[in-house]
Amino acid sequence: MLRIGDLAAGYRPDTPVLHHITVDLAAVAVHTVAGPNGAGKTTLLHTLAGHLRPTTGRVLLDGRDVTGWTPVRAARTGVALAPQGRRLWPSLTVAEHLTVTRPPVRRPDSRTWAVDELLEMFPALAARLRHRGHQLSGGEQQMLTIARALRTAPRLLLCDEPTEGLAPTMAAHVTHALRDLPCHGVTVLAAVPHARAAATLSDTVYVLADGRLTGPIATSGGQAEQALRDHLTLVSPALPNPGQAHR
Ligand SMILES: Nc1ncnc2c1ncn2[C@@H]1O[C@H](COP(=O)(O)OP(=O)(O)OP(=O)(O)O)[C@@H](O)[C@H]1O
Repeated sequence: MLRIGDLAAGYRPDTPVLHHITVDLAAVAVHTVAGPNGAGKTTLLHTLAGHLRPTTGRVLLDGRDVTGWTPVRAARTGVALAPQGRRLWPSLTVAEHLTVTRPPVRRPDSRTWAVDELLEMFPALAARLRHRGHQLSGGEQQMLTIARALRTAPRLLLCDEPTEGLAPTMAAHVTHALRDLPCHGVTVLAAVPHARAAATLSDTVYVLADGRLTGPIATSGGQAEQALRDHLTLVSPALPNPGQAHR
């Protein structure tokens, strides 16, 4: 589905952020990339969405070379981004977000999403159709961000930290919706800050640390947490040594 070969990218030619990223995501599934702050997760997703041009390497989507495409061309080919920070349009209501975003005319192979289907997926939005983005809770904003991205009929949905900071019920709802997308032919690539977040979305995780990708690693059994332990700020704190607890 998505093949990345020896990809490097960054914001300045002399300081690459991503190094030799090579991965083959063959299955239509939810795939996760976990890494600490600054590891390069957003940079990777932005490069795949066409917001950043790779300095070397190739990106193939269903066998088609999409390396260095513009965001508009990437979107027309079936790549959508649900960005970190959501980037909702401040002057538009929920209903307007969903109606101004439309699928490309010529892509008969993609699953399209009617507004009603998206409101069924996220009923919380149905009660908020006339509200603007800033009037929504964090969870509702995240739902709208994903719904807006789905309106472009993606085959690949890139989600940057989709459940971070959400109330548990909202996070569970977003997770459920994302896990269901492969049934509709949509592959999800989600960037998450730690292995536990990855485990709610997928059985395996790729670990991104210092711009280098390893994996896939099973999310169960603690291997992924171990792989990240040196880099993460958000893993569970170590349990106190019982002998030291009451000193
Ligand atoms: N627009 C930018 N210009 C220059 N450097 C940037 C820019 N955006 C990110 N960086 C740098 O690129 C590196 C990777 O950042 P990136 O945001 O991709 O990491 P991340 O894993 O998504 O972290 P976070 O979870 O904090 O967003 C960091 O060193 C960051 O400072």
